[in-house]
Amino acid sequence: MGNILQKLFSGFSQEAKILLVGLDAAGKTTLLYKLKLGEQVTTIPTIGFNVETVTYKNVTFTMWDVGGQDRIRKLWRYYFQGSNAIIFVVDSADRERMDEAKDELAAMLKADELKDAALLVFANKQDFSQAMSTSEVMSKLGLLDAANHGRRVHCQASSATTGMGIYEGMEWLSQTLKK
Ligand SMILES: Nc1nc2c(ncn2[C@@H]2O[C@H](COP(=O)(O)OP(=O)(O)OP(=O)(O)O)[C@@H](O)[C@H]2O)c(=O)[nH]1
Ligand SMILES: [Mg+2]
Repeated sequence: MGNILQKLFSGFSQEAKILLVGLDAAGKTTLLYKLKLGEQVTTIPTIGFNVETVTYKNVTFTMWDVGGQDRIRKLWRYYFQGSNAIIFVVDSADRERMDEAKDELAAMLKADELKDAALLVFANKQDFSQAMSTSEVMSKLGLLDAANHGRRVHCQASSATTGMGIYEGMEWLSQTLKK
């Protein structure tokens, strides 16, 4: 009986731990607070982390936004354990650092703790005219490779400042994690 009730209940609400990472200045903190507060906040580079819960379509996401500066990226791994999904944010206008983003992502995806985690990539800063398209970002980050290895992967065009694409990304995440 308890089991049935539990199953019924989990059909209505669910919790997920989300790891929000990416290179410095990609827009992680801006995205987190756009989701949480519905407004654009002024950010400073994150040293350490921010954590917020956001409920979307009956899924309560606990989102860990970890600083992306080079010298503190080695701390990401302390947040891996128990993550149901990774949100990897890239600055789509920063062509010079796509290789660096690719390497950081590839290194992270090797971690055993993240082997079942879904991967949502926000191809962020689409409001810049020079921003790369999602298909370009996907190929530059080697996302087809990750998908070919059986990972649930999705790339969503976004602008964390205007809010464009953010809910579409969360929609994919909530549908994917409910399965
Ligand atoms: N034009 C534009 N600017 C953005 C967008 N997203 C973030 N920014 C700006 O980019 C800068 C860095 O954003 P943050 O959210 O602090 O970046 P972060 O990824 O949290 O950086 P770290 O904390 O250092 O890892 C800020 O000036 C933001 O306003 C976007 O979609 N478009
Ligand atoms: Mg930040």
